[in-house]
Amino acid sequence: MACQFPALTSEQKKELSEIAQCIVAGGKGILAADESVGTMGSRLQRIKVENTEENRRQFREILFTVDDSISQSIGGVILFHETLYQKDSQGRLFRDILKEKGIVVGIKLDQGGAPLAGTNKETTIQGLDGLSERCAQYKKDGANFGKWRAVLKIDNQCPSHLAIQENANTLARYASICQQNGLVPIVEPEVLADGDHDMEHCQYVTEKVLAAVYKALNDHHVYLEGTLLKPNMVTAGHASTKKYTPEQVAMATVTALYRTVPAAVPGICFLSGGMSEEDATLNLNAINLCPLPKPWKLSFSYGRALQASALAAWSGKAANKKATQEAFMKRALANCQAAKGQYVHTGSSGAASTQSLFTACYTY
Ligand SMILES: O=P(O)(O)OC[C@@]1(O)O[C@H](CO)[C@@H](O)[C@@H]1O
Repeated sequence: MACQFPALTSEQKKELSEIAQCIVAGGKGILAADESVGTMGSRLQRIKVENTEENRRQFREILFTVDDSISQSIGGVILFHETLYQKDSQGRLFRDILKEKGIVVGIKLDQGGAPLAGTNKETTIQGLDGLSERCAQYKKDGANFGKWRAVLKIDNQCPSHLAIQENANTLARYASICQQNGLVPIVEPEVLADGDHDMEHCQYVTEKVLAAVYKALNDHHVYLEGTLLKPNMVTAGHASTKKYTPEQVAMATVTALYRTVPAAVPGICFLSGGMSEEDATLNLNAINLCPLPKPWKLSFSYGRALQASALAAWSGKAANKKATQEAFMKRALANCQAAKGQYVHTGSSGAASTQSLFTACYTY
């Protein structure tokens, strides 16, 4: 029996599924440039640059004014509120620069964590109050997709049933509100890499989390064809002594996804979660070569793993613009190849690309 109270019209569904497909078409992925002011501060501190609005703007101007050919690798860029309204040095809005390149503009919508009392320091994510109004405004201001990051950790008694259910339900409520306002929701339930657990345990937890998320999305009548998933890859904890090859990571990751993510979802864009740039690319490549059924596009939505080399090359100096753009373009191209299973590691990566980008209990 068809739904008596349809959540979306067929025009709304068409628009949402076209946006989602466009972002991940032909090996394209997402640049997650949505670091909050605080997170950007820690990135800038590492290269000894002051965390001012102007310095954040300058770095992002360099990324967004890269050669137009970037649009062959990057289908979407997630912005932080401040960045959506910033301009380049010639007065052009960043969002217009991205649109002119054919890149879809996204906006970070979650507003940080709040403790879940009675748990082992677990959290839920805030930002549902007033979300519909914010989405409507962002849509008017040129955004076509949203992002909401929920964080789950592997630890003693974690993730708890409460944390899994609460975060799944909140993600689903967010996704529903986004779709009502014409924004494709990126659903991001991140299982953190903190801990010394092995990869098998991460797979078990990731499956439980994703199964709960897709049950909640269904309960909330979310139109899956108009969504994208942004999950962690299945890896061992950062402090684990066990090491796994990209092929093993790929097998565990695709198995977890195959068991839990409906084929109606057009794209799965992984977060990098503190992996080095090179590891994030090699794992994505192995995932796309994994000999299991893969009914979705398997791509990237990297923050750290797309920007670490570029940040290091920039170091706050305008004179380094060309080197910064080259470093960014190189990672974007590598990940686009990996999203098609065509990446060949040449062994000529710069030092920054092989450095772990892990930060304990990564919050923002
Ligand atoms: O794990 P990564 O690839 O660096 O970033 C993934 C991400 O969700 O987490 C960041 C939170 O700081 C966001 O900026 C970004 O979108």
